Amino acid sequence: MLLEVRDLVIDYRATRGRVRAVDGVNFNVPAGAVVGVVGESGCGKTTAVRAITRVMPSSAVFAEGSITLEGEDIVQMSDREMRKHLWRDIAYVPQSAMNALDPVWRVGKQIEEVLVGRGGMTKKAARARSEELFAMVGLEAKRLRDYPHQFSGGMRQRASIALALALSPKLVIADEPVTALDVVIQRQVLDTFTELQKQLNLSVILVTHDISVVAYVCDYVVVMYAGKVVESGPVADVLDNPGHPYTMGLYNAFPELGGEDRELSPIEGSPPDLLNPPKGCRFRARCPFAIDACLQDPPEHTIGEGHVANCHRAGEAGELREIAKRTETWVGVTSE
Ligand SMILES: Nc1ncnc2c1ncn2[C@@H]1O[C@H](COP(=O)(O)OP(=O)(O)OP(=O)(O)O)[C@@H](O)[C@H]1O
Repeated sequence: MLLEVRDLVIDYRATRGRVRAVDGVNFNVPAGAVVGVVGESGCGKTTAVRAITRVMPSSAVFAEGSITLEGEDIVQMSDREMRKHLWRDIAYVPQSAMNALDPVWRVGKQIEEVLVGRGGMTKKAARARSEELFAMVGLEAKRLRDYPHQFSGGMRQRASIALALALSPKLVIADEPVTALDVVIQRQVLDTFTELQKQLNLSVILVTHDISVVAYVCDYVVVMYAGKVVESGPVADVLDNPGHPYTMGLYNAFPELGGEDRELSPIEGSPPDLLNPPKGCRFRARCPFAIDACLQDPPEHTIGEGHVANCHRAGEAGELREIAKRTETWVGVTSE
């Protein structure tokens, strides 16, 4: 296993109090696999995956757990040790390409800086490598002289992927890499990314709120809700046989990328405030299948090989799935 996240708990010290953004999260990233982390905004996805880079806001506190990269615990590393791994072993593509690229520098210069400063390359070698990286992501070498604002959104995202790949990392963490793009461009960028992933045998963690992106590119999926993992497993099994009503709801809420039209139904309401999360199942208030037992913490239920869901009713998932497909199931549910 390339990366193992175990019982990870991360708090933010906020003026309102301590916000537990990640609450006991577990997942694995096998070498060469693409793992999707999916959930609505505010569910703790970014916090959980940023923790792997240890580049966190100063208010963030690692409260518990471990993140093991090839046997070494990232949480316990000194800043100096951690710096050795960034870019070389782990690279991060942030939510907006504008966060990866500095607007005042030519794009090529920014890539060269990583290659020379972090990778110890000569300027000449860095220039050749930058051209190679641009070719890999489908950009012309002459565009290395451009500034980020001269690029379209899709090109900027390609450039930030090139930047992440500069020092041939083993693991790329891409946070909502295509969210700001229109659907056609989304597919093109995802196709390039997937080709590179296969060609370079990269391990990827892809964060998204859009389960159709997960269906399109991922091998495994981790579904997060209100700081916790509610379901995880191989993508095909989780999407064909979801065991948690939240996964069923997310699937109904997004159109398939390039797939056939089907009726969409949003999950009403929004995730709870993590300053004071509800007891028991955190999805209870928005769940059409909630029962009294849901006031207690949900048990882990095995649905298939490597596929688990944390839900009191996961044993009845087969019947619930059929009911969940009807749009009226999701209307007027919110109870809090
Ligand atoms: N710097 C911070 N200080 C305090 N609270 C924070 C901070 N960053 C995030 N949070 C809180 O932590 C929780 C999880 O946020 P996080 O950004 O990890 O979620 P997310 O699922 O990635 O959402 P998004 O897609 O909007 O980034 C939220 O309740 C958020 O308000």
